Amino acid sequence: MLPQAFLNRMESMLGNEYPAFLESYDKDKYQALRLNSIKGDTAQMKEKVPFSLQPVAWAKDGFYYEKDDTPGKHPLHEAGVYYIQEPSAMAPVSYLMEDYDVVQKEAADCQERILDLCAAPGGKSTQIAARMHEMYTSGKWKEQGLLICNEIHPARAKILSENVERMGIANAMVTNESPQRLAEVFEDYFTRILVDAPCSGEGMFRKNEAACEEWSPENVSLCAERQDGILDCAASMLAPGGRIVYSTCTFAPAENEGSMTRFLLRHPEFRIVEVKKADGMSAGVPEWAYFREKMGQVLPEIAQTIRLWPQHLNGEGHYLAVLEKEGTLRQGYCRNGEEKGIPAKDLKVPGKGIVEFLDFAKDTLDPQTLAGLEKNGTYVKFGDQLYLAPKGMPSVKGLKVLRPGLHLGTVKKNRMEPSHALALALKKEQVRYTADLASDGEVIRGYLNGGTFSYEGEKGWYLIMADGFSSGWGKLAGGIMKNHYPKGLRKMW
Ligand SMILES: C[S@@+](CC[C@H](N)C(=O)[O-])C[C@H]1O[C@@H](n2cnc3c(N)ncnc32)[C@H](O)[C@@H]1O
Repeated sequence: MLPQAFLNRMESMLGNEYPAFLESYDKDKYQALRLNSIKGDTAQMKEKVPFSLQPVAWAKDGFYYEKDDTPGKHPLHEAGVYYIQEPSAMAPVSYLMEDYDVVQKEAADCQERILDLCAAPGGKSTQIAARMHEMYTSGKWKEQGLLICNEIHPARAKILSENVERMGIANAMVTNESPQRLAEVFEDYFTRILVDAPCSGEGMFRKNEAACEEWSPENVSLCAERQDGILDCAASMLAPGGRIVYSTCTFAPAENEGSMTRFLLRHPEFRIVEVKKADGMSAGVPEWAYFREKMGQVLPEIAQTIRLWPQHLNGEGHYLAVLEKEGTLRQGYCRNGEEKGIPAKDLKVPGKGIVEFLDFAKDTLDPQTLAGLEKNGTYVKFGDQLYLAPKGMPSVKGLKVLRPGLHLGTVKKNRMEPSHALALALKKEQVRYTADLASDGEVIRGYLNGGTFSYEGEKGWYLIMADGFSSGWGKLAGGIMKNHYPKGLRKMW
């Protein structure tokens, strides 16, 4: 049941359009997924996935799937071939990652440093990472760039970290901090920041009953206040000349036009950027900033912000605004300095350095793969866990970090146990041995459930492939492929 106070407010906001808005609650819900360009060519992927896909107008690689399909229960999901995401929720990153003039010109020589401040479960972080990968591999960016995915709640940060792993992302650090704590470390640092703010979730009432039950006018006000604090932190962490995209999944004016108006009045160094709307998107309404109070300074540029209404497009209710900070991009300032990695004197010391990893790489990886990894990263170690932090990565000193970069594996006595993250980040041509399985067969489902299988070949580590997409490790000996799929991820199908 929709709260009456919510309905009353929507009616006074929408006037003649209110009946169409109400009718949208009886329409089918739209389901969508986003193909992951990090894992391969998305045009080919589209042919391989066994679902009928129709494009989402505002998101590259975003597609609607049919309501009877269950892509979350398919081996290609576990291989990170796609991420299931609300179609409207794909819009903010499309605007964050636009090749806008200032960042393009200046950042061509200066590494892109991107922060997703409220990131769990990771829909938008994984979308940002895919766009970064495309910019780098197409040669538009000279460097792969650095992505920091942050989430304040520890349990949600863990899910975020798992999704970063599943999608094969190599250039991301996952942190579990408050925006205030991050702002103490990073000053004028990031080239782009996404603030996908915690909100009252009114736009998701159709899909999320809990949001509907928790709703109250008081909570809307609390959310708006919290958004002010988060946005102030983002403002101080953004480099001059950089871009913030602010987004919510609520209709509440106080959290949308209101949050943006208050922000611009507090931060004259920012302006709203006029961006092209996709078909069906609507303008923000400047006067709504004071919907309840009825008075205050109205900023006409708020009309350049974007509303996504369910009665106008195939998706749930969302809001977004694109903001730029005056100035020119340059190297950002991080109080912690740059990650130095394992000291040179320790690199060749067994147990301390990377000797075990190099042995593993010699037996298992293509030599060019190792060179490619090393070009973009710095080896770092936490206890017996070895990571490759993206080049230019800030030091993680004093920060709660779940993943400082690509997890390479666990160093055991005289050997290396490769990580699941490494498997998901590798492609067929990057390893010596692969076991090629059909994604619709019993063998891959058995593997994802922890089973072994018979296989002929040389002894060693194998990348287990589902229709050509890496899904995890297996170790072959005596014709049996031993299962190295992580226990915590195993599935009963
Ligand atoms: C809208 S959700 C983010 C969804 C995510 N961007 C995605 O696309 O998958 C907002 C997130 O903000 C987090 N959050 C809650 N309170 C916060 C606060 N005070 N500061 C920063 N983030 C907060 C929530 O835990 C939640 O994960």
